[in-house]
Amino acid sequence: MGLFDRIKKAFTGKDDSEDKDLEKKSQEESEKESDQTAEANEAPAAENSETTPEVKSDEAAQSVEETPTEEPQDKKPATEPVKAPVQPEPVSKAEEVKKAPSESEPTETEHAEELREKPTETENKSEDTTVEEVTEESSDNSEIQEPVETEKEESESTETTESEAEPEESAPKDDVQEYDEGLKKSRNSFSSRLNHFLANFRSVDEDFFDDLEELLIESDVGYETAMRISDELREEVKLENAKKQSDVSNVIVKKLVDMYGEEGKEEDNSLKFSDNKTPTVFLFVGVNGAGKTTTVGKLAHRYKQQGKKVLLAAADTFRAGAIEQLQEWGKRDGVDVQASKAHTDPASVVYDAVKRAMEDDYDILLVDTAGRLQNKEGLMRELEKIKRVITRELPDAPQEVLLVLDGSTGQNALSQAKQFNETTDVSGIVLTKLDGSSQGGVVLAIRNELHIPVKLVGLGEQMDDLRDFDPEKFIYGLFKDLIVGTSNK
Ligand SMILES: Nc1nc2c(ncn2[C@@H]2O[C@H](COP(=O)(O)OP(=O)(O)OP(=O)(O)O)[C@@H](O)[C@H]2O)c(=O)[nH]1
Repeated sequence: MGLFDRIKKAFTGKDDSEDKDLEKKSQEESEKESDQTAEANEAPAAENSETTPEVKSDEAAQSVEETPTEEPQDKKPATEPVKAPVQPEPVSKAEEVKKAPSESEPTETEHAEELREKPTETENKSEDTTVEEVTEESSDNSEIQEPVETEKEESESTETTESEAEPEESAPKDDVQEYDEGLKKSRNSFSSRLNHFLANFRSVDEDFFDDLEELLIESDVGYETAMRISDELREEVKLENAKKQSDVSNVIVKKLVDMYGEEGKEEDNSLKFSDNKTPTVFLFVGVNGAGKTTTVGKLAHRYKQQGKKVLLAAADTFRAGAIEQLQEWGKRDGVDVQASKAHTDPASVVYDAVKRAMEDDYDILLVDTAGRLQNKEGLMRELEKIKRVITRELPDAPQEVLLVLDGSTGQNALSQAKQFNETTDVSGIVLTKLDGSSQGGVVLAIRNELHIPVKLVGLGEQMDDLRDFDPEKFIYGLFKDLIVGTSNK
């Protein structure tokens, strides 16, 4: 199962194929229902001829023929004998829909299980969507109006069950909500571009693919990714026989998400730690203002909370105020900071910090470096020197060289990553400022084109606004509306 279907299943309890099966099943059941209704109507009408005036039975029978599924609800007094045999059907189907997610859970990944537990709101929305989708279908074909009623009943039934579980909504924000809120701008930006693009959709021709490539590039998914998507779509669109806007949209998003899932199969997004008693060292690199110092501060807070002994090294001796900024974070987090005077050789600060970390049994040393422009060779060499100093003292360190990128810069972040990666062995990426940014699509380009794992994401300026990167939650946050089709933006 591709990432698209996994995410869809995790949040709605069903994937695309199941959606189609469910629609088909729903249609069949509704047809069966109307048969049963008609049969049942004939018998009780005759039995109850004493209590039910003849004219009414006729009306009911006639009405069943015309609008079978509305009959049980709208004509309750006259159709009571009719309704009895029909009633169990929608109830059991509603249960089936409700049960679907939990039945699938044992086969889901741990992530998906976690994800499933999350937003009850989302589930509601996704059920609503099923109604919308079916409604849309039914407007094309009057024969499939019946499922609309059935789905509505399911939806109502689901809402009732979930409103009973309402206390969950007042629980503290979880990761899914954080990603959801943090990526709202990116999501809305991509959705509105795609919707605008599809609004002008007439047919899948060369102009369509040109425009699509432009749209994807503007959405920061990267040039190569845009070209690949466009090429593969030529085939997919034909195969899937996409005629309607919704089909085309679905194929585009499915392709983007599945390609992202496929490219990340070998990717390890977790941070690496020392596997012996020596301190773990993380080295932070990146251009000015990307968020290095802030990320160091946030991470120090996390590890301090976990009971670890944390040391920070103020190796940004270049920018005025950088040492003080780190010392401020040290105070806030209650952790020690190794610092020297401004303009001291940063490598000597790092040397002192490594010695201290080893001698005083620190668990973690986080090294903040000066912002350097990736095209300035001198600064790059300085970074190499810092790395050498660390490795000479601790051969397994640094366990991570984390490139901090300002996620709100989109394509620029991608080109920085490319250049840094050429000169430094970057082991992972920290993508900051994704809150309030509309450039989340760059995550796709980073994976598809660079294959450097994103390990952390910054979703705000506060201590707690740093998350381990979770690709599935991220992709859900980025494409939620287009994957599960909710109207929640
Ligand atoms: N909204 C938001 N702001 C962030 C995030 N991370 C960092 N910032 C802000 O970005 C600005 C720059 O952050 P710094 O940590 O000083 O950046 P730096 O890379 O250390 O910069 P130099 O020291 O100049 O190299 C600060 O105002 C931070 O508060 C984030 O995830 N979200």
